[in-house]
Amino acid sequence: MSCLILIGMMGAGKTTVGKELARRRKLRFADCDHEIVARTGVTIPTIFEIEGEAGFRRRETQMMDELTLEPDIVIATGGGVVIAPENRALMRERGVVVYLNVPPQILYERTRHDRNRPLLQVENPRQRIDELYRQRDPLYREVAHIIVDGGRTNPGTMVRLIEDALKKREQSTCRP
Ligand SMILES: Nc1ncnc2c1ncn2[C@@H]1O[C@H](COP(=O)(O)OP(=O)(O)OP(=O)(O)O)[C@@H](O)[C@H]1O
Ligand SMILES: O=C(O)C1=C[C@@H](O)[C@@H](O)[C@H](O)C1
Ligand SMILES: [Mg+2]
Repeated sequence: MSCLILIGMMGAGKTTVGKELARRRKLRFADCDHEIVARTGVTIPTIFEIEGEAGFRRRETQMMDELTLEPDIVIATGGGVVIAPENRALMRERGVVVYLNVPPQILYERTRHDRNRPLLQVENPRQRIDELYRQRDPLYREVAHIIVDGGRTNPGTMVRLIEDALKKREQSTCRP
């Protein structure tokens, strides 16, 4: 099969759910953020400090281009992967894209104590999450083949919802 790609906002659970999904389906798991950190040897906040967001986005596009060529892989993306049109085209073409849709208040509760997300190091992170959600939700929907609405659903149930949706997709005919 082609790669499975999880998209969604910071804190949506892409890394947590992706690892479990890969384990259950016996696929390799890769986290785009972690791969960038491993390659550069520095944290994401440090990349933002030195190269700015634009520098991080270039690295993200390069890494997504590499990861999506691997077969039998689950990829957890960074929350901003959908900003670049070339990333959206590449994901849509090469993978099955799953959008983990989680409401902003829950995203805030999950990310509020984590200093590793530079875009949330602002005076009002709750408002920032609302803004990012408003900008990005249409882009996630545009690129997704499958949308899973999360809310307070636990990671195990999220994995099962994704597997059910994948099964339905695999069973349906006329798929290119
Ligand atoms: N379904 C869930 N229910 C409760 N907590 C969750 C759930 N999914 C993830 N979490 C918790 O929320 C936090 C963020 O999860 P995770 O790092 O998987 O998000 P992410 O989508 O990968 O975020 P980022 O885009 O910043 O990498 C973690 O502490 C994780 O344990
Ligand atoms: O939502 C975003 O733009 C980001 C999310 C994280 O996964 C990292 O990719 C980085 O902190 C940027
Ligand atoms: Mg993650």
